[in-house]
Amino acid sequence: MTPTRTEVPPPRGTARDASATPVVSVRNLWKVFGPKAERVPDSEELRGLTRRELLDRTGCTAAVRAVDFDVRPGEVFVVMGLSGSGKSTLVRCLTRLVEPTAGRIEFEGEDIRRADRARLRELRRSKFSMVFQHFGLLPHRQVLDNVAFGLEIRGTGRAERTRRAREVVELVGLAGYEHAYPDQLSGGMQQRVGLARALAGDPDVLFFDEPFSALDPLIRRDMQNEVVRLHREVGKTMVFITHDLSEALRLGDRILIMRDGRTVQCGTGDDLVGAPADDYVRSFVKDVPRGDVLTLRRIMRAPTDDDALDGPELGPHVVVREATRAVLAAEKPVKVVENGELLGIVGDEEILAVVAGREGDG
Ligand SMILES: Nc1ncnc2c1ncn2[C@@H]1O[C@H](COP(=O)(O)OP(=O)(O)OP(=O)(O)O)[C@@H](O)[C@H]1O
Repeated sequence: MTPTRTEVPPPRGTARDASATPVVSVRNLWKVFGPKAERVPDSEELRGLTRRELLDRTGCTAAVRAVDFDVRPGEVFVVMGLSGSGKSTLVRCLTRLVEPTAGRIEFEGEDIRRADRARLRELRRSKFSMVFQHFGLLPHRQVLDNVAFGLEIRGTGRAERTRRAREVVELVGLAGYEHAYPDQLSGGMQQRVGLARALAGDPDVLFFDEPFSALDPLIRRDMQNEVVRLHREVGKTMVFITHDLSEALRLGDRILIMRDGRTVQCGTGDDLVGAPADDYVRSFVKDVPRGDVLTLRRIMRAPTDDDALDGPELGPHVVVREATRAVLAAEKPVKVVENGELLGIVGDEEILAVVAGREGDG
């Protein structure tokens, strides 16, 4: 897949508190499908094979290989990769919809791999929610009852679950459709019901498995904006799978890029575009409009004795596109300042280098 050139809004990757206890923490996670799968992560020799070699030698497919990452509280964490790269398997391991072969997964400090069935059921009912590509709505239930379904399973009384369902139906913009049936709604509206259902139980983490892939591009854009808005309003931690780079950049505070089961790079849009880890990532991001993603932190330089230091100030996470007017209009270089500390300066040269696609040269 070649990513198409799309207009990308400013990345959402303002630094969340990296020192906060992660909501989800994953270390050396493996998922191997096939006979005697456990021997693969245990064997140095097998670990070193490519996926193809491993399949030929052992009949096993290593869907997820030695993956590490943390999801920080309140962030939108995107897992991105082409078809077959292992993203669905990875995210399903987090809630143990797929049993991991090896590695450690903690949820709010709890070792998920040790959770028994009762505990897993409890976590899935009260802490995790999933939004799937194919909505998963119950056709014979009206919107309100679909949204309230999880609460019903949890044993919430009728009055309370109806109150809560109405609240989230309104939150996702479906007020007036409470009594419609799924087949009376468009795809985008059905996915709003899916979102409302996921939010109804007030989970700690929402997992999205390519939720908008089946929607046409305009509706898809609408739904992405909806997720951004909801995230701003409810501030939930979200783990979002996609194979679409512009979707990843639009939604993700940080993005983990997978290839053949492994992590290629994990970082903000600014990291991926400004410092791609390898040629694979470089080719992935080559058509992204750089000014929409790169931040002042990426393009700033150290001041010299000749630079005036009484220009206007901007924060390091401001994207170039948003800063362009201010920088070009200022008589003096813009100071990049965080918590009162001068990090660097940005002048016309640095901005124009981004516009010309040659920042970082020389
Ligand atoms: N149940 C299974 N048994 C055997 N192999 C599997 C199974 N599930 C997934 N795989 C293999 O694991 C690899 C990763 O699949 P996965 O579905 O996680 O990738 P993906 O990136 O989510 O792809 P897609 O976007 O197409 O869903 C693929 O090679 C797939 O064929």
